[in-house]
Amino acid sequence: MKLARLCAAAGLDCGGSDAEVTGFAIDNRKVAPGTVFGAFQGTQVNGEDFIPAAIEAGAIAVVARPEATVEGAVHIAEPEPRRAFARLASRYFTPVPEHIVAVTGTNGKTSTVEMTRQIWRMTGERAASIGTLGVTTPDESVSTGLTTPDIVTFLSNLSGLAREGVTHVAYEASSHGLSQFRNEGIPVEAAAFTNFSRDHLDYHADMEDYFAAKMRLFDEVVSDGATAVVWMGSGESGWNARVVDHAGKRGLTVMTVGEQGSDIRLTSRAPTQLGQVLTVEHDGQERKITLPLIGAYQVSNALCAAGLALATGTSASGVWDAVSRLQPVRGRLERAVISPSGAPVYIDYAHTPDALEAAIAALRPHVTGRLITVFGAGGDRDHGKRAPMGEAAAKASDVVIVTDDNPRGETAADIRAAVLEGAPRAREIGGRREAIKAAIAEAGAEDIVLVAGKGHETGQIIGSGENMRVLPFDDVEVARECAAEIAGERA
Ligand SMILES: CC(=O)N[C@H]1[C@@H](OP(=O)(O)OP(=O)(O)OC[C@H]2O[C@@H](n3ccc(=O)[nH]c3=O)[C@H](O)[C@@H]2O)O[C@H](CO)[C@@H](O)[C@@H]1O[C@H](C)C(=O)N[C@@H](C)C(=O)N[C@H](CCC(=O)O)C(=O)O
Ligand SMILES: Nc1ncnc2c1ncn2[C@@H]1O[C@H](COP(=O)(O)OP(=O)(O)OP(=O)(O)O)[C@@H](O)[C@H]1O
Ligand SMILES: N[C@H](CCC[C@H](N)C(=O)O)C(=O)O
Ligand SMILES: [Mg+2]
Repeated sequence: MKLARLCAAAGLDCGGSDAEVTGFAIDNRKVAPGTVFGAFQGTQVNGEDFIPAAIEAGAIAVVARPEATVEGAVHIAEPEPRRAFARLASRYFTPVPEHIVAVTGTNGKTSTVEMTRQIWRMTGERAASIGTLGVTTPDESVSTGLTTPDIVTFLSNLSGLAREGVTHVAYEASSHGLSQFRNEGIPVEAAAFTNFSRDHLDYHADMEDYFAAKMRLFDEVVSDGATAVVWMGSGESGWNARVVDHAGKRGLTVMTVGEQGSDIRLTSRAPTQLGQVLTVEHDGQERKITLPLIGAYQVSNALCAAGLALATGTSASGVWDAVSRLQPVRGRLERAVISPSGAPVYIDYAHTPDALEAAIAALRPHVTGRLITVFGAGGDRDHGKRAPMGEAAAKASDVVIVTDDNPRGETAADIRAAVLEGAPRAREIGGRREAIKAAIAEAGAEDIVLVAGKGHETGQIIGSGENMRVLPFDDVEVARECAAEIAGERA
């Protein structure tokens, strides 16, 4: 495809160059002859420093700020080069699946995109999801390493999925992804907002800045006339109402969901041993739905997923039938094993104060004895969330064990100390395996063990930069191994 044609379609100036475009890259090491290179200022390095190397490798055009120096290739000069690059690349990676929806919010994105994909699949569509768990298609699941992949990976995946016949895609729009324009230029038919609470304040200046990043989804990314599915629970903070305002100002169709929702209203929720029975009002009809998952938080995600599927034209009967057949999401309240004494051990991905509170609240109705919570906080991430995570765990658990969770470039003991500030009576066991084993060994028949923070992850990240190592570590497997060891030791 000719550069001039792509530029014209994207409304960009490339001086009428008739060079042939063969691909796009944001990393000079991935440039081949005919590539358009995006040179962006990053958090670690300035991508503009790699422009000469990119041109040397065959880049025919560079999208960069006007003040950048580009010699030997077309300079597509834009004050916001990431946005312009996305616009241009999205004209190249076509076609994309017909129905694309996005999910944002602090917690619940992965669960919601997974459930949306499941609902579509159960109603006969060829569906995929893109997010923390990778790119999941009807045939396979492949990790991208990020929740919202970089723009080139994202767009090339979308067009690849369309070529495979996938018609429906749900993707996670993380705040990093939104602020770095990693998902742009494609028609997004609907977007959901789950909830908003503290996270990522190492990257965003404050909560307003973090919220503004998320609002780009509704203000700019979704298509004109798209549907905004907004969770409206019983005790919502003001953030969700502000999302409704953003959507209204943009002229979107607003669908509110939850106890205070007006489009999908949750009127009752009764936990059972293996799930919960919901009463939901939708389109003038009251329905009783058996959700085969535990936890109030999964109800929010399931109903947001239902809203997204409805917004893409899936029939109401198909959607509600599918909700009653949803499968658990990997690492989200996943029951790994029953301890030798009979205590269930759950693995959950809670890594914010709000998520820990939600995960503990999910298990509380099922505990007759003690709730034993094992968790830690990630290194090189928001320091300010650590003590509040400690507080959230201490407030609602009977026993708390603070351990390690991806210390990355930090000293693990310092991270634990910061968490312990919020949970002074908690026990401290650095090694995650030892901590899990201690919790399982201590649990009695009436107790429940919650191991939070790593969910589906399969490694413990230690060190950073050149010294980074990922040691194999899967909470589900480790919990099973520990339970077997304890059983063996007791035999
Ligand atoms: C803070 C952050 O979001 N960083 C991501 C971002 O980096 P950046 O733009 O700051 O890049 P940089 O490393 O400073 O480099 C600047 C530019 O130079 C280019 N470069 C760099 C080196 C080189 O030799 N040649 C070259 O061309 C880079 O490709 C980049 O375009 O873009 C990079 C390329 O896509 C990502 O790999 C990188 O993710 C890092 C590894 C990361 O850990 N990100 C996490 C925090 C993240 O994005 N998480 C979110 C949310 C998680 C959640 O809660 O779900 C996610 O969506 O996953
Ligand atoms: N609707 C919700 N409300 C509150 N907490 C939730 C909700 N959904 C999930 N959680 C909590 O957050 C954890 C992560 O859930 P999930 O992976 O679906 O979120 P996410 O937004 O994709 O997270 P990430 O930002 O890491 O990608 C869960 O394991 C659970 O503890
Ligand atoms: N995507 C999130 C997940 C964090 C999970 C937790 N295990 C950690 O390492 O902090 C992040 O990168 O902040
Ligand atoms: Mg996620």
